[in-house]
Amino acid sequence: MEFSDVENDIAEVLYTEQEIHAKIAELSRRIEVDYAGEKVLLVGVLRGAVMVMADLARELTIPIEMDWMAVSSYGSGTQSSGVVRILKDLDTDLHGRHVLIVEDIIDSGLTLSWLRGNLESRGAASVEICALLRKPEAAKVVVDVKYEGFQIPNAFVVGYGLDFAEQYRNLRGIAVLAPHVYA
Ligand SMILES: O=P(O)(O)OC[C@H]1O[C@H](OP(=O)(O)OP(=O)(O)O)[C@H](O)[C@@H]1O
Ligand SMILES: Nc1nc2[nH]cnc2c(=O)[nH]1
Ligand SMILES: [Mg+2]
Repeated sequence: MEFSDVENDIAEVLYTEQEIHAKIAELSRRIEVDYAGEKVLLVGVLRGAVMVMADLARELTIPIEMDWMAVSSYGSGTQSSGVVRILKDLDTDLHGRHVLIVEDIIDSGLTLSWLRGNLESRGAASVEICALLRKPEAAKVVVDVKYEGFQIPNAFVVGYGLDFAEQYRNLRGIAVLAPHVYA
């Protein structure tokens, strides 16, 4: 899908595919230094983080493992319910592991603050967060993010894994959705 196919639904393109890949390369270089000599476990948060995970994992030049969790607090709407549900748990024992949670976006922060606590309680040696996007103005809880891509305004965005009612995840860039789509 190209942006031209959904042009009417898009208010503004925030980041192109090239800008996203440059940012992921930048974050990868920092992660490689910080985890040198360790085998980090990347934990991707389904479904939004699929694209970030795929690109980050392939950009990294250190040994990694990948596992996935599915949690949801949004349903099909644009407001977090605040209630985080585990839809699919990890298959990996976290005891003594260095865990790096990979996320597409931190909005209210409710998903990640809950998830970090949950993973820490499983005996991980460390739990850090890599999130491509963060909306500082939308924060309901403060989340300490070690690897942050871009800070964005408080608008609903889609693309590069991010959906609205399961649409637009396959856009290559990240865009602000026009209000008429969800009005
Ligand atoms: O900081 P928060 O306000 O908690 O919002 C961030 C979360 O919301 C979205 O996931 P969602 O629950 O919509 O599911 P999805 O990843 O399957 O799209 C997004 O992918 C983050 O995981
Ligand atoms: N698609 C999408 N999902 C979100 N989940 C939390 N914030 C957002 C957002 O801005 N866009
Ligand atoms: Mg998500």
